[in-house]
Amino acid sequence: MKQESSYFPVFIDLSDKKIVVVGGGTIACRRIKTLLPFVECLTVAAPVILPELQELALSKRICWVQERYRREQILDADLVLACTDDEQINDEIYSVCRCLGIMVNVCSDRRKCDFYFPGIVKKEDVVVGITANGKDHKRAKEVREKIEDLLEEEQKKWK
Ligand SMILES: C[C@@]1(CC(=O)O)c2cc3[nH]c(cc4nc(cc5[nH]c(cc(n2)[C@H]1CCC(=O)O)[C@@](C)(CC(=O)O)[C@@H]5CCC(=O)O)C(CC(=O)O)=C4CCC(=O)O)c(CCC(=O)O)c3CC(=O)O
Ligand SMILES: NC(=O)C1=CN([C@@H]2O[C@H](COP(=O)(O)OP(=O)(O)OC[C@H]3O[C@@H](n4cnc5c(N)ncnc54)[C@H](O)[C@@H]3O)[C@@H](O)[C@H]2O)C=CC1
Repeated sequence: MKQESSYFPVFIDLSDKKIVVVGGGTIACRRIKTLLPFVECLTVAAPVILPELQELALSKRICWVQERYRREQILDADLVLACTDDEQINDEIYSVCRCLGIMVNVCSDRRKCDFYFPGIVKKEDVVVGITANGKDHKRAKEVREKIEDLLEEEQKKWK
């Protein structure tokens, strides 16, 4: 982040974008589950992934590249999430993406995020994305939970 201004929310068509998530642990899994309703296809590159992700790979909801990070995995990506627990690897992914103009989010370092991963509430066609501008993920979560309840009530009036 270069200045103190807030990040602007955009709603992007991800259906034909190539998204690569490097790493298949807790953070990757949470973010993949958030992304799935919005994407056709998503690639996960990691030697080991959580059982929940293995199931998604078996049902072909995600494509699992079962190997450690290599730059070839991300060269043609539109969007990359660096979610490994190896900070050096996450940094390397960040550098490659910046070099190639690929939008990147590094989960271990808020300074290395072209975009923050938002909390999301989706009820039918209404989608709300929440950020605390990279400063407070706990507050983002609290607000997401409140909006979730609010929209659930609203939704009852939509029928
Ligand atoms: C800045 C940001 C950058 C980015 O995009 O990666 C970032 C960074 C970091 N988060 C960390 C930790 C955790 N983050 C969560 C959860 C969420 N984190 C999310 C977003 C963001 N996290 C980005 C913007 C934040 C903003 O808007 O201000 C959400 C909104 C979206 C999502 O990740 O799905 C989601 C809640 C949404 C929801 O529930 O809907 C939990 C789990 C929990 O809270 O239950 C933990 C473990 C806490 C624990 O277990 O103690 C750490 C490690 C250091 C630390 O622990 O502080 C860093 C690194 C750092 O801060 O440098
Ligand atoms: N932004 C956020 O919300 C949060 C970020 N963090 C940060 O995120 C990192 C990851 O956290 P978790 O998902 O909980 O870790 P985890 O240990 O559950 O998962 C790490 C994953 O990275 C993979 N991995 C390791 N080296 C790799 C390589 N060279 N190539 C490909 N994949 C590789 C592993 O196979 C595993 O799937 C933490 O180290 C921490 O810095 C932690 C909590 C929340």
